[in-house]
Amino acid sequence: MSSRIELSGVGQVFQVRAEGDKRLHEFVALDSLDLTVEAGEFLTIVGPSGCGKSTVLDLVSGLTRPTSGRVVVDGRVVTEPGLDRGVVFQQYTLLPWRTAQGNVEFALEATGMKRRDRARVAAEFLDLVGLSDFAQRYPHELSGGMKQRVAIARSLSYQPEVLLMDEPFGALDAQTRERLQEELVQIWRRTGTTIVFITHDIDEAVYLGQRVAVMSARPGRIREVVDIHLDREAPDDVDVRSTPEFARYRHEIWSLLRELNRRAPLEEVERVA
Ligand SMILES: Nc1ncnc2c1ncn2[C@@H]1O[C@H](COP(=O)(O)OP(=O)(O)OP(=O)(O)O)[C@@H](O)[C@H]1O
Repeated sequence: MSSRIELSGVGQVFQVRAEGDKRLHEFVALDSLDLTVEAGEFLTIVGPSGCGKSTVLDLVSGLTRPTSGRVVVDGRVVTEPGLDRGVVFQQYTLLPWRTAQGNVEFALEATGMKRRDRARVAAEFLDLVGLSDFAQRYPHELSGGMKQRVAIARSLSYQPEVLLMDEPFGALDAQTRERLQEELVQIWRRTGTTIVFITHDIDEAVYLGQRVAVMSARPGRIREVVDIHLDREAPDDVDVRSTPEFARYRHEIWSLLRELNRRAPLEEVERVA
């Protein structure tokens, strides 16, 4: 199951207080942002710090509403969060008093699924992320990578049409991160879910995305969308990340980001924010 996502002319303005000034000022986080994600597509988003990546994800998830423009998922304007859209954040958001199995079941309770079915479906999705043997462990008994696997299983368990991921692997060590990236591609192939994935890591963006959207800051807009054509069916022993094509994509996106960072120095973005 998958859905098309369309953001058209999206603007997001926040009211912020500048340093030493009690009055509220308007801060334009996004301005006339247009982006389409096709049903079943895996799109990654990169951009300078503070350019509005999380804001875009919040709008698609329905956690916030845009100041202007429209966010449409599967032909319907997004007005609130819904079970058609799952979200995975960087920080592990598991309930500490529930086991891995219990955490996945908790998400299924919201769907009204019967208790016995919840147990079966939770077990299926823990299996999908390779955690069958850890189903009865509590979050504090799991590694960071395992906790993120539970979070992914939980978000996939109610079979959302769209999976929104905000730097989900940002807190993990490099090896665990690569392994989860590979697993996520497999899961995406199996489920066909539309995935929007935010990252600061250019390699991660190129490895995962069929397209990489590069955002500019102040105001946040889509600067360019780069199509990625990598051999995703390559055998296990082929290191896709070391191929010349991969290096070319990495360099293309690196150059775009470098140019954007030159234009909007980080200190300026953060001072105004
Ligand atoms: N609720 C809010 N109120 C005021 N300003 C906000 C709010 N949410 C976000 N902002 C500002 O909007 C801008 C975009 O924030 P956002 O978190 O979307 O950026 P980002 O690209 O995800 O950042 P990072 O890469 O550093 O995680 C930032 O300048 C931020 O300070």
